[in-house]
Amino acid sequence: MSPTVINSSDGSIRPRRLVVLISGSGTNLQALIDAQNTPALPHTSIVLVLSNRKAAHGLTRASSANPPIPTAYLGLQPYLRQNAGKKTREDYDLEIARIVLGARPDAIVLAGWMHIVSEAFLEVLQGARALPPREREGKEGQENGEEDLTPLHPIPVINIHPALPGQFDGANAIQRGYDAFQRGEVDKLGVMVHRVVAEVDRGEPLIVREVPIERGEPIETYEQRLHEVEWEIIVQATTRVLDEVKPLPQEVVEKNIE
Ligand SMILES: Nc1nc2c(c(=O)[nH]1)N[C@@H](CN(C=O)c1ccc(C(=O)N[C@@H](CCC(=O)O)C(=O)O)cc1)CN2
Ligand SMILES: NCC(=O)N[C@@H]1O[C@H](COP(=O)([O-])[O-])[C@@H](O)[C@H]1O
Repeated sequence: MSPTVINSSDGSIRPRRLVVLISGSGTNLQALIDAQNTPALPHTSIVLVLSNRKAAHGLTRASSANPPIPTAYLGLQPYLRQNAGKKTREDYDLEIARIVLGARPDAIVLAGWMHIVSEAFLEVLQGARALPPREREGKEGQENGEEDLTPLHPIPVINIHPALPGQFDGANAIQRGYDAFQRGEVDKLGVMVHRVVAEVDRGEPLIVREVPIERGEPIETYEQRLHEVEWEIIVQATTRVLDEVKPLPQEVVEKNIE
C-alpha cells in the first residue's frame, strides 16, 4: 500500500498530485480542472500541464484556472533543432520525463497528447530506469547536487482515446471511425481510457464507453457527443488510478459519498 495521504503533523490530507500532458484545445484537461477537489476527483490538484505545442489552448486553460496551474512547453522539433546531431527523440522523451517528475506526480494523464512516447519514458516513470544526469557546466549529475527524481513507486500513465479497444489505434481516430461507420464497416464506436504501454493504444482499458452514432449524421454532432462522454470518463479513470496509488482514508471516502 502506498504511503497514506494523511499529514502526520496535523492529520490533514495532502492533495494527490496530477500532471496532464496536452497538445491541443484541452477540453479534457478542462474537465479535470473543473473536477479538482470535487467528489468526482477528491483531494486532487493538477500540479503541472505540459504541452508539446506552444499554441495549445490547454496552456491558457491551465494558466487561467483558479488557482493558476503551472505550465511547461517543450516541442520535439525545436528540441531536436537546438541540439542538432546531439540529441534523439528518446532524449526528448527523457527530458519530458524529467520535467514531469520534477512536479512529483502521483499520476499522469495524456489528454490529447499527440506524441508517441518511447519505452524509455515509460521505464523512467516506472522507476525502472534512471534519468541521465542533467548536462551542466562542470560536474555531472548527482555530483552537482542534482536531486534524484527517480519515483519510489511506479507512476501510472493513462490516455484518453476516441475509439474502442483495438479500433482505430493512433491519430485521427474520430474521423477514421466515423468514416468506417458511414461505410458500414463497423457497427459501433466509442471511447476509452487506457493505461499507456509502448504499443500505441494497446494498454489495458480502464473505462470503455460506446458512443451512439446514426447513419448519415454529420461528424460534428457525433464528435460533440463523443467529447461529452470523454469528459466524464477521463475524470472517472483518473480518480480510479489515483485511488490505486494514493488511496484516501475510508472515513474521507465515506464523507465524500454523503
Ligand atoms: N507509447 C505510447 N505513446 C502514446 C500512447 C500510447 O498508448 N503509447 N497514446 C497516445 C495518444 N494517441 C492516441 O491515443 C496518439 C497520439 C499521437 C500519435 C501519433 O501518430 N503521433 C505522431 C505525431 C503526430 C503529430 O504530431 O500530429 C508521433 O508521435 O510521431 C498516435 C497516437 C499518446 N502517446
Ligand atoms: N490518439 C489521441 C487522440 O486522438 N486523442 C484525442 O484528442 C482529443 C483531444 O481533445 P482536447 O485537447 O480538447 O482534450 C480528444 O478527443 C482525445 O480523445
